[in-house]
Amino acid sequence: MTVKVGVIGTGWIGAEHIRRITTSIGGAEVVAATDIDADRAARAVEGTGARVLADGTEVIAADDVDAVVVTSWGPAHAESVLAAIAEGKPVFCEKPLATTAEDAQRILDAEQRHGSRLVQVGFMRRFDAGYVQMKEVVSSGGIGAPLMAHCVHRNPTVPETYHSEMAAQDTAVHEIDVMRWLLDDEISAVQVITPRPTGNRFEHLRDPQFMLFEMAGGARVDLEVFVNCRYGYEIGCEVVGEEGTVRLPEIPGVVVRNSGHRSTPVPQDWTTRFAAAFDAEFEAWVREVAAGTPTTGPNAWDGYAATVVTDAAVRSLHSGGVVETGIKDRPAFYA
Ligand SMILES: NC(=O)c1ccc[n+]([C@@H]2O[C@H](COP(=O)([O-])OP(=O)(O)OC[C@H]3O[C@@H](n4cnc5c(N)ncnc54)[C@H](O)[C@@H]3O)[C@@H](O)[C@H]2O)c1
Ligand SMILES: O[C@H]1[C@H](O)[C@@H](O)[C@H](O)[C@@H](O)[C@H]1O
Repeated sequence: MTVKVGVIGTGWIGAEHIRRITTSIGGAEVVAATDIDADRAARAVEGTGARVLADGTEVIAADDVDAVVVTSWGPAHAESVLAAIAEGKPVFCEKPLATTAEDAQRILDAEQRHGSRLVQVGFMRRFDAGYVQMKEVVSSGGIGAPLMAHCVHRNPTVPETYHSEMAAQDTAVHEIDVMRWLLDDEISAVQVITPRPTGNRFEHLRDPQFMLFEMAGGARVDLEVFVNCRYGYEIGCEVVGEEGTVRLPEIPGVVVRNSGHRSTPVPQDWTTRFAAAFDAEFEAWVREVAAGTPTTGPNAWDGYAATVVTDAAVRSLHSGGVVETGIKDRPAFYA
């Protein structure tokens, strides 16, 4: 079966995923797309045979759309995901699933009322070869009980529309998910600390930010979010256990020797750094949708759990204090 996909939001990553589905992976085709900028949608589907529809409601309701991809702005995600669930269609939603815990809770409630899992969240790092190897080491007891983790998340620059709360909601949300997954534990408290801001930022933005997370089991995680670091897109992660440590590998790249220097390139954005992970993520999603419903990828509970933490991080950004996430127990539906 070829899975027929409708895409809502055809900006940077929406267009990337349309290209990915059309040319990089098998088993799916894009048949419809929409964007509040209709010209952008038309450009994104050019040459694919897909049609442009007026809005997300039309895409979700279209008879020939088997499954929905949501790649609009974060605050618009929940509405589209809820509409897809109401239509009983599988939905892949880019992170974040929602920008408030209330919206994420509405999605959990709707999916449980529907009675089977329909939602996958775009936490593509779970499909990155380096993170997968780290997970195998931690889960097999290769470093003993995890005690601490050190993470770095750097972007060269961000647009003026990126605001201080997005450091948690849009950027740190990746580490929040990946640490829950690597350590197999929930995050119980968070604190955001703001060093002297870089001069290389738009005035309204607090950048960089340090985030400290406490896992329910007592392990601690520190994260540097620095989205105007200038030099490149860099992701670092090391987990320290009682018997050893495990760290993300360096990204392979040619070694250049010239002018008295030896150097290797640094990726400039997520498209190159995580290209293989995005392909693996979509291959798995399409395979599972074709077979029934998505069951093994990051689900609505993972989206909810991450949103509860980003909500707490936003409160801490404003207060400077330690904020409890207040995460509730995972429903059996998501066991
Ligand atoms: N997994 C990753 O690493 C990754 C990478 C980039 C972006 N993202 C996520 O993907 C989402 C989009 O990011 P982007 O960089 O492509 O942003 P973008 O601004 O380039 O694109 C978003 C698009 O959505 C459209 N849009 C907004 N609301 C809409 C609505 N209600 N209906 C239809 N279209 C709507 C906008 O017009 C825009 O074209 C964000 O949530 C972002 O966090 C994830
Ligand atoms: O939407 C993007 C994307 O998720 C990137 O992976 C992350 O590094 C950026 O900070 C974020 O703005």
